[in-house]
Parts: sequence; structure tokens; C-alpha cells
Amino acid sequence: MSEVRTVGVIGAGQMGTGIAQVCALAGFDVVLYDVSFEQARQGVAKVQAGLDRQVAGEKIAATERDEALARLKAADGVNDLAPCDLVIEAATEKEEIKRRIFAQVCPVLRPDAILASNTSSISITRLAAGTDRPERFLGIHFMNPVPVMKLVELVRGIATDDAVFEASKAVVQKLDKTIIVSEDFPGFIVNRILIPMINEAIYTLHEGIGSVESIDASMRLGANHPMGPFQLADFIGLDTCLSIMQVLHDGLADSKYRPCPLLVKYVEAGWLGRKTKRGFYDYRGETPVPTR
Ligand SMILES: CC(=O)CC(=O)SCCNC(=O)CCNC(=O)[C@H](O)C(C)(C)COP(=O)(O)OP(=O)(O)OC[C@H]1O[C@@H](n2cnc3c(N)ncnc32)[C@H](O)[C@@H]1OP(=O)(O)O
Ligand SMILES: NC(=O)C1=CN([C@@H]2O[C@H](COP(=O)(O)OP(=O)(O)OC[C@H]3O[C@@H](n4cnc5c(N)ncnc54)[C@H](OP(=O)(O)O)[C@@H]3O)[C@@H](O)[C@H]2O)C=CC1
Repeated sequence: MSEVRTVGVIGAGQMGTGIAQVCALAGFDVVLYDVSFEQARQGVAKVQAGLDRQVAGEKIAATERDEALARLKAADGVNDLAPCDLVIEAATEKEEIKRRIFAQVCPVLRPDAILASNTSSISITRLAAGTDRPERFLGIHFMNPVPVMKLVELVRGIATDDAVFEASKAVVQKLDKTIIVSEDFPGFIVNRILIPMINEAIYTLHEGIGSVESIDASMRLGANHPMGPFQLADFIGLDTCLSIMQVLHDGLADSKYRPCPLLVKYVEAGWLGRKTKRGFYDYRGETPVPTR
């Protein structure tokens, strides 16, 4: 199998831009694709801001930033993904969206290109089965914020070839991440544990046991979590948290995973957390203010 040199990233949101950033810094040529050229270009600007932050924090040199940016390109249409050896999909956590993307992208890719999903919870086997290359499909699950978090979960679908898995592992190792391997079940390892905890925090709020601030302080100071569950939920995105709970609920058919109705309400309001400037906190002012 030929070595991976060019990585495509689909979805220029918080995860896609983070993945593009670490791949370009590690020396891969990167093509960043979103629904429009304009959104892909905005994604490149976010990567630039992320690299600037790393330069300011003396994590990387200005020359490394410039070299990484020179390796990164915004895709002007799906055909720009054609030269990629590996494509990592990091679009919205909705199975229909991901399936539609794979249907558009697969005909453009070389038959030997590897296709991966950064999905937080959806079955890799099921996503792979909807493509023309289940043997060349796997889960590469980064954590948010990608440039900071050390872990990457690798997930084989039932059909994933060993050589494809090993080639993908070599790419992630080049990014200087720590790999854990998870079996392909809803939420894999991290989100099987983390998102029900966040959902339980929302129930704790919903039942009036504590306020947003007291629950966050409890988990920060009482359990040494770097962020309280509401800060973290807003950071991840409440739409993503809800989609993951729905996958756990449907996939494991156990009522203990039922999404809290309050989480549903926030998502229905379009209060998705930091990315929409309002979630369990309101981010429109100088400092975040709890919304309940
Ligand atoms: C949903 C899923 O599928 C899976 C998931 O990802 S679940 C989410 C997993 N992530 C977490 O749990 C994150 C929990 N939070 C944290 O670890 C920390 O709060 C944090 C790393 C995000 C920020 O840390 P902090 O100490 O509060 O802030 P801060 O001092 O500003 O940042 C620490 C470092 O991270 C960097 N950083 C923070 N946020 C960043 C971002 N969004 N992008 C890039 N770098 C970032 C900062 O530049 C800083 O680096 P230096 O030490 O070089 O200055
Ligand atoms: N948030 C997190 O903490 C983590 C998320 N993940 C997973 O990563 C993936 C992305 O999440 P995240 O970055 O947070 O989400 P965001 O909402 O920040 O970004 C999703 C991006 O995908 C784009 N998109 C939607 N439809 C298409 C399409 N048809 N073609 C190309 N791009 C499209 C969106 O565009 P538009 O804005 O126009 O809809 C948006 O730019 C999800 O699968 C999520 O579960 C994994 C680990 C952590």
C-alpha cells in the first residue's frame, strides 16, 4: 500500500479545522472541503488562527506555521479531493448527512484511497456498508480541541482490512497522538462514558437539584474535571451531544440512555453552545452568563 501523503478533510467546523491543522503541521498536504468554497476558505482562516495561537504560545515556530499553511488548500468542489490518499469526514453528526457525503465523494476518490469518519458515535460498520469501500473504511475519532487533546480512538468496521488499519495508525502516530482501539459499538469508549455523564448533569439541572453554575463547580472542584459538564457540553455542541445520546439510546435500546428533555429543548431552540453563542451559558457578553 502506498504511503499517505495527502489528507482530505470533509467539514470545516471545529473538528475538521482542528484535524486539518494537526495534519498540515505534521507535514501532510491537506485539502479542506465543506459545502461551499467560501466555507472551506473560512475553515482555512480558522486553521490560520489556531496556528497563530500556537505560535503565540511558543508551541511552534512562525516558520512551521507558514509551512503548514502552504500545505493547506481550501477545496473548490468535491473534485479537489481526488488526489487524497486518506479522507477524514468530520461533518455534522447525522447519519443521513454522512451517507450523502460518501455517495458524492467515493466516485471522485481513487479506488485505493482510505475513507475514515471522525464520528463520535455512529456505527463504523454501518457507515462503511453504505460506501463502495467497506474494506478501506474505518473510524478515526479525534478529541476536541484537536491540537491539544492527546487521544485518538481508532475503530475497525467489520470489514476493515488490516493493512488499511495499520496505514491509518501510522498517520495518527505521525500526528503525535496516543491511540486507543475501540470495538465498533455506539459511542465507542470515550462517548459511551462521557456523554451520559453530561446528560445526567442536565437531568440534575432539570430536576432542580442544582444550578448550571453549582453543578459545573461541583465537577470542577469536586472531581477535578477541567471543565464543568455544562461548559463542556457547550464546547462540544449541544446538537452533537444530543445526536450521540440518540445513537446510544437507539443502538443499545436501554432507557438509561434517554436524552434529557431539557437538552432536546435547547437544541430545538438553536441554542447549541459556543458555536451559536448561546447554550447553557450565554457567550454574547464579556463573560459567559448561565441561561438557567
Ligand atoms: C464529543 C466527542 O466526540 C469527543 C470529545 O472530544 S469530548 C471533549 C473532550 N475534551 C475535553 O474534555 C476538554 C476539557 N477541557 C480541557 O481540557 C481544557 O479546558 C482546555 C484544554 C480546553 C483548555 O484548557 P485551559 O487550561 O482551561 O485553558 P488554556 O490555558 O487557555 O488552554 C490550555 C492550552 O490549550 C490550548 N487551547 C485551549 N483551547 C484551545 C483550542 N480550542 N484550540 C487550540 N488550542 C487550545 C491553549 O492555547 C493552551 O495552550 P498553552 O498551554 O500552550 O497556552
Ligand atoms: N464537537 C466535538 O467535541 C467533537 C465532534 N466530533 C464529531 O466530529 C464531527 C463534526 O463535529 P463538529 O466539528 O463539532 O461540528 P460543527 O457543527 O462544528 O461542524 C460541522 C461542519 O460540517 C459541515 N457540513 C455539514 N454538511 C456538510 C456536507 N454535506 N458537506 C461538507 N460539510 C458539511 C458544516 O457546515 P454547516 O455549518 O454549513 O452545516 C460544518 O462546517 C461530528 O461527527 C462530531 O460528532 C468528534 C469529536 C469531538
